[in-house]
Amino acid sequence: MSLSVSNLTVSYGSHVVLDQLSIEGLHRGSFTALLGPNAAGKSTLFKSIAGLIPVHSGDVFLGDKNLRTCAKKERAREVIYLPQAFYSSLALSVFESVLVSLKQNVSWRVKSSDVHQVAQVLELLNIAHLAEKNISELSGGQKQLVALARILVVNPKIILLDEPTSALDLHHQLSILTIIKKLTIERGFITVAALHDVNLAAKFCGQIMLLDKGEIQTQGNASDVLAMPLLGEAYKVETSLERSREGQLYLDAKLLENSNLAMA
Ligand SMILES: Nc1ncnc2c1ncn2[C@@H]1O[C@H](COP(=O)(O)OP(=O)(O)OP(=O)(O)O)[C@@H](O)[C@H]1O
Repeated sequence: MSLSVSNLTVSYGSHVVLDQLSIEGLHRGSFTALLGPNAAGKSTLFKSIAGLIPVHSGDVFLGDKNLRTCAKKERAREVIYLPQAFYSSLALSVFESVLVSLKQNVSWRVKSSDVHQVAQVLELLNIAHLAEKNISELSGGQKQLVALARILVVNPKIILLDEPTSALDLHHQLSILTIIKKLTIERGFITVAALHDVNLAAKFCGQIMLLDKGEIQTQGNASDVLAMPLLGEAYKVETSLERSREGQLYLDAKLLENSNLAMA
């Protein structure tokens, strides 16, 4: 079973953000990085796949099921989107927040197996010690881990992560991406993460997609994409490919001469 997108067009008013965008089959157990400059449309693509914003045309398939036409509740169980900003009632405890996520779109009755599942995911992410804290008491990085726990507890087929490491320190960036990769393989998720760190993307994701100018410019093996001039062109930087002593490829980048330093 794989996720594919065909000819997806999405606009905000007259501003066309995704223009007949297509994605080739992303298989279960695959961890793909979505790269692209600021405002390229990464969040818009995720929200369209998750059915959270209206789409002008195009289709999103999970196997032979068209997610665009299936029931809202069913789609919500198949696809989960982790937005950049944390959204959960600040009055809830960490445990309650994850439990609420688990019970969304299913029967409201809380069973002992639900409680066990929540405890398990908190332990998996090393945040069990925060279980009784209120969300309002957490740091930005802790909130990001809780947001991830809220997704993992649902056990969906497709996980769309919008900059899941943006609030995390170096240790937690590496540990969270390691956990996501491991669970993706073990549980057969189709995981896509929008990342700004190209080298983290290459380190953890087998596949990279580059979104620019409303389309997926390239989709392929991480080391192949890293070597493409397209990447530097999209980010308007000069790139050079290096290899670490461990044999890991990494991209070095510098601004082009006469670069415009303002945000586009
Ligand atoms: N609700 C909205 N209404 C109008 N325009 C929007 C809306 N959301 C996003 N946009 C515009 O759509 C474009 C793509 O935004 P999007 O957030 O999808 O980009 P992104 O690639 O995720 O950006 P970043 O890397 O900066 O988070 C931007 O020009 C943005 O201003």
